[in-house]
Amino acid sequence: MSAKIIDGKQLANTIRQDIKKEVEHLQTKGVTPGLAVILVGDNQASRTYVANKEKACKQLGMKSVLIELPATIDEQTLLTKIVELNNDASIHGILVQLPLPKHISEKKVIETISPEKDVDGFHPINIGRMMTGQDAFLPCTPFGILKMIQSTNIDVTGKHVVVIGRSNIVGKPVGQLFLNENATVTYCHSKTTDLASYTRQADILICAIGKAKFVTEEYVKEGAVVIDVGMSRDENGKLCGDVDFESVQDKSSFITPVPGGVGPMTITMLMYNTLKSAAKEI
Ligand SMILES: Nc1nc(=O)c2c([nH]1)NC[C@@H]1CN(c3ccc(C(=O)N[C@@H](CCC(=O)O)C(=O)O)cc3)C=[N+]21
Repeated sequence: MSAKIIDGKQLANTIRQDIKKEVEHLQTKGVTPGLAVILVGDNQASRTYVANKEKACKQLGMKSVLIELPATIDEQTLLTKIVELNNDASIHGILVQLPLPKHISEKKVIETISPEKDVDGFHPINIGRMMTGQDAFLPCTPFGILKMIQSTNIDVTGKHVVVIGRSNIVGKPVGQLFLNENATVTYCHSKTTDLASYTRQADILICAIGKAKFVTEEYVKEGAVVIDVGMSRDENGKLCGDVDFESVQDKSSFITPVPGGVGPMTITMLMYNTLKSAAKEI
């Protein structure tokens, strides 16, 4: 079997058209959704993501504010800046780009962002709301992955979803999200013994490991859906994911590419969350 590619870029564009219409509707009511992005320090990868977010905001008619702070900034100054944005009525979403320099507590930063403006869905209040099935800001990458699966028309109910990776921003919440959709979820990670024995049982395999081309065809069941959350560089410096695309492509039914897969969907769901936050005003 040769896999169908889930084109994240194309799906992102389709969803963005709907978001754009909603933004225009809000504007007729006098509300322009506003997203503030805080970038601490200088890092090329972070810069690319931030530039993509700014571009998406412009494209959708949202206000975007970029706050660049030096890596040497003290924690208190950053927290004060966040509180300022919490109190700024023109800002509906606040994103502090992670990771942060070591002298700054990510926990304190995340917990200072108002849960009502936490468009990343990283605040414990939003995580708790998601876990208990309440209305919440869903974390953008897991949310984007769910949208990608839904775009294939596969019913997730009763399917075995295997997640490799247990980070707070992808692995853990993506499993929870699929559990909420009535999937059976297995978490694997770096300490899992005999990883392939689990991943070969997956109807949907979500790879959020952070190791270039780690997942080869031996890890995949014939006909599985394979989602690649990785963002690495291969031996030639080319952008690649956690999945060895060439090896896995013929065994899976659907597969996501890198680039052009999960990445553009992450940004789109961030836009969606910002819109949702702004829509609460009317
Ligand atoms: N508070 C916070 N929220 C985040 O959402 C967050 C973060 N911190 N820190 C870093 C990660 C990473 N991330 C990406 C988003 C889009 C692409 C993306 O659009 N990638 C493009 C290509 C990028 C390229 O060409 O380099 C693609 O896959 O096609 C990638 C990575 C958001 N993150």
